[in-house]
Amino acid sequence: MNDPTIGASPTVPHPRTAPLPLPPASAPPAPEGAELGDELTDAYWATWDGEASRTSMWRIVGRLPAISRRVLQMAWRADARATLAVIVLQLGSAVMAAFGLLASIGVLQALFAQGATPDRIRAAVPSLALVAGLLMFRAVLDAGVALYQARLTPKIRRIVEMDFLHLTAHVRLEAVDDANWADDSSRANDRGLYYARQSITQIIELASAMLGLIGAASVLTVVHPLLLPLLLASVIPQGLASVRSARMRFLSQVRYSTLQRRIRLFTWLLLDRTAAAELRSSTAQPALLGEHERIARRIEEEDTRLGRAEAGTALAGRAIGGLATGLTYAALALMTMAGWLPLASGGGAVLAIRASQGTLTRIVLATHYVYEHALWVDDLLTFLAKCRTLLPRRTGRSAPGKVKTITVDHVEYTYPDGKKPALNGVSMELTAGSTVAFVGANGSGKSTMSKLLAGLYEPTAGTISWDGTDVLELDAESVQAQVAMVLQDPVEWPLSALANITISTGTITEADPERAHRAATASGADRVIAGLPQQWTTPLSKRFKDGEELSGGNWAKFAVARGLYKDAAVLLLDEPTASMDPRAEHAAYTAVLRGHHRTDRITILISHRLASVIECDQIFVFQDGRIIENGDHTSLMEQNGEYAQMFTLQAAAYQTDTPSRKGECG
Ligand SMILES: Nc1ncnc2c1ncn2[C@@H]1O[C@H](COP(=O)(O)OP(=O)(O)OP(=O)(O)O)[C@@H](O)[C@H]1O
Repeated sequence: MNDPTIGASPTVPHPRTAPLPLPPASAPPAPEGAELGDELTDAYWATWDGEASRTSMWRIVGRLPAISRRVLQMAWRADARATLAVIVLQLGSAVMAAFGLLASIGVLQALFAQGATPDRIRAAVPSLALVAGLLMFRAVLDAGVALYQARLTPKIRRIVEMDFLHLTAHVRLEAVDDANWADDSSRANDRGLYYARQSITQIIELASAMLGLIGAASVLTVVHPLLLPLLLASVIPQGLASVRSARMRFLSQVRYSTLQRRIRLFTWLLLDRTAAAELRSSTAQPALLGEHERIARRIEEEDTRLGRAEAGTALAGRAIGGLATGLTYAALALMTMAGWLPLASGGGAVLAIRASQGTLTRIVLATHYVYEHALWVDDLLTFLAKCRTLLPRRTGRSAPGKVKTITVDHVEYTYPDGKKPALNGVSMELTAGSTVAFVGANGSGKSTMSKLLAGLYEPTAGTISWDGTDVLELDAESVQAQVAMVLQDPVEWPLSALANITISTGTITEADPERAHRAATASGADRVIAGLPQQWTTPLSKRFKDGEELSGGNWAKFAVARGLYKDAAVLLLDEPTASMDPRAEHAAYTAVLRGHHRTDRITILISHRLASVIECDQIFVFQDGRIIENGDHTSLMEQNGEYAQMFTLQAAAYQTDTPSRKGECG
């Protein structure tokens, strides 16, 4: 290398920010004194969190019909026949229950009538037979409800889950970047999906209990109209207690999901294979176990606090309810003694009261569950609705399969939770057939620029145009389809070797054999595949039988092969060879920059190893979200600016005769 600057004493660039103060001697791993869940309350994505627990009970009860309607719509969508069958059978069962009660009163009336005992028993037989018949028929109808319900609930689960996964997998990348996304999606995944399935069961139970009550209440009203308000007074306190505990539980769950996410993170760090070696060599187990225990204790406290509060509320409700029940029976006794009610009707009233009490308790419980589950279903539906607003833009116009020029004009980009712009007025022109490099310090904006070019983010200001068309006029996913990205930390897909290459074109089952072979050969993955027991079809994960684990460098070869297989108009490589050995790196660069070079492709390389960008037609030097220099290697070296300094610094590390480096090792 004839560059005059090589070998000169390298200078480290001066820091551009204010000097960093010393760190504190100790720092809590997470906000220590903060109230549980506080960190969620101000979150952009979670402004509605806990809203339901702050809403009045009447408003929530008022929302129940709408939520029931939504759940029934879900059920209808899942299986209209089963939904209809459940409704009809349920109605039939309730009618049978009401007739059963009437028939039971008929039995009592026959038994308490005047006359000889055998005659009274004989007179009661038809009503007894009717009671038995109705009971059996009701059992058959209830079995039918259970059968159709068993068919319905898994379908609802599948449909809602597919909706959830479809939306979450498609929302714009910046939504996923949002710090609250994980909380919201895990709450929807863990609870919302579960309760969406549960709520149909509870709504059926509520409807059944309500229909039962209407039947029993009609009988009670026939016996004496005063008995109904007395009965209601005995169960309302219990109902209020249930509603109160449901509200407490919901609020607690919102806090819980933050803690659960945090504790899962520590569980994962303690269990995960990829962290295992570093965990041990850092002897970090006690520190992580300590943090795990700290969170576990907070979960334990939250559980205990909630359990205690619920028990207290339930006790108060039942004490008042018991008192009211006693009063109801006393009133019934007085009415019978005063002769307002014949003895047979009094006996019938006790039966009706018992039945109504049981039914009312079911209603209270079912309302409690429907209400609690509805909050979670609402939570899930709100999340899904939000996801729908975050889907990639659709304009009805697709990106072309080829592009001659990409023009980046004064582009700015600030991450949703970013304090300052990650890109601040970047302009460049990229032409088909050229190879371009982005270089610069960590955090200077290179990866952000590449994600904007890949259509994963939209500029906050400025434009990116493809042959004069602003990309915002094109369907976002069609732009993404024309850009192949090889990322810094490629995904190690636990799929077959072949699927690890074809997935870049959106398939894990179909392949173009010739193209796959070419891409594997160019990236160096061919030799890795040749050494696998089942070659192309070997699963690349130890989680599967006969699965194989690859080294970091070999995974990187697959990532490059994926990028090449996509054969897109733009190929973006973000530090693709950092973990490859020198020969593999050389081969990959040769393939990408020369051998496998589609003449109409724009190839963009992000690299900290400046030796690999020498051949690029254009090099853009990033600093603090701006481009401070650009040109080819020779012109940048002549400028003797940032690039030349960085290059010289790296090159010096390879100069064995540099006096300053002599004797540094050992
Ligand atoms: N998902 C994100 N959310 C918020 N800020 C981000 C995100 N990704 C990057 N940033 C910030 O944007 C700025 C630019 O980051 P970027 O990853 O583009 O830099 P880079 O030049 O590629 O760095 P490196 O060389 O370390 O890969 C940095 O300040 C970084 O902290």
